[in-house]
Amino acid sequence: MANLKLTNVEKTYAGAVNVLNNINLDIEKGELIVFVGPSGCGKSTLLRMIAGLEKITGGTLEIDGQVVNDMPPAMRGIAMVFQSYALYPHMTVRENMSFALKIAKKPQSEIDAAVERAAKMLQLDPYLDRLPKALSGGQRQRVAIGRSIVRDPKVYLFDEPLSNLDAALRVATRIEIAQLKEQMPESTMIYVTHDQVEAMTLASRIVVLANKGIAQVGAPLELYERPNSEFVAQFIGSPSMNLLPGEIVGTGQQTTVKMDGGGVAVSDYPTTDADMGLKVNVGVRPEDFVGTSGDHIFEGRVEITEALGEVTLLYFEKQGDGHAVIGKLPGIHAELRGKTVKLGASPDKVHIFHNGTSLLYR
Ligand SMILES: Nc1ncnc2c1ncn2[C@@H]1O[C@H](COP(=O)(O)OP(=O)(O)OP(=O)(O)O)[C@@H](O)[C@H]1O
Repeated sequence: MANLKLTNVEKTYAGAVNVLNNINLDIEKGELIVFVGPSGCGKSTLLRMIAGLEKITGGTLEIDGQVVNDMPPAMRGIAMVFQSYALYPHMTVRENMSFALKIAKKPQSEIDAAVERAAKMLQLDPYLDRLPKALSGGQRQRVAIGRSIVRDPKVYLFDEPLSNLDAALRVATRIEIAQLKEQMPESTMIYVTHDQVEAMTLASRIVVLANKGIAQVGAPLELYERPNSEFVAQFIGSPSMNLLPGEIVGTGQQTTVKMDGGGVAVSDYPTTDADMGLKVNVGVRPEDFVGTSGDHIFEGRVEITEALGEVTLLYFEKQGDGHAVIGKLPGIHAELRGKTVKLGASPDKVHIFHNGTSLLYR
């Protein structure tokens, strides 16, 4: 049985501002689900509806088989961790972590055991008697997580918990969250982030939200390797997948596309005779281009190179139609600037879209 089940969930804010429709999603016990999507697509709204902080205006939300639409937040067995830690400044770490259990009038021995256990998991034991002001940002965020762990919730909700941390601390805390999840295999977590790496590394499944609904749900590599639309293809992965126009000239188990402005692309996406002549967009990720002296998807001049250290980004102007294309090569390649090169890609890395939809998902 799904731990969390959303059926046709909808949100219309006061004033008839409709932001989410037809949200259907089953979340199994123990999953770590990540919501991603462009700014304003409704990620926080969806999380807040699950928490009970925002009214669900249509459809149903079930937790462990029970409809909870009208259940108050405190009764839902859900804990939410926000980007601002909201710790009580005058209370020690131990008092902050104990607070909810004290309010719930749990026996002191039970509170102590829960706090010790959470502190150990989060490596907070040395700091239990400190005040929040004597902790780093990452440690404070761990206390905020600790406060939810002691309550032993059915579901953890994280709303961009790392966005206030600097880059190095983000990485360290992300790894801690991954380790924490491993220690709590039964706990269900839902996590909202803008950060691609967090989504790719933490998620058991990613939910991509766009246009008031779910664009695609899948394991991180599934979305990366088999995006169902141009939108998801360009949203997952950085820099975005290149989309180049062409026309199908060969069908079958493999598909051949004659590229506008010259060149040819061969894809493992299967097509039928009916697809001959179809105008399509060929999608290739920057990291999937390879130099070639034979058949090539395009020929272009390297206008700019950007050395990022471990990789170099190459900005091409494509011959024939002047289309901008981005490539990504391991290592440092300033010498390629101004050169004209031919690039191809292995057929399993060549995606094909028609009217915005992947040919694999029509
Ligand atoms: N109380 C409200 N009343 C009316 N509209 C609202 C309210 N809260 C949010 N919205 C609107 O709902 C939409 C979704 O907002 P939400 O904060 O859920 O998006 P988000 O995906 O979390 O955005 P971001 O990535 O920028 O944090 C936005 O267009 C926002 O303006």
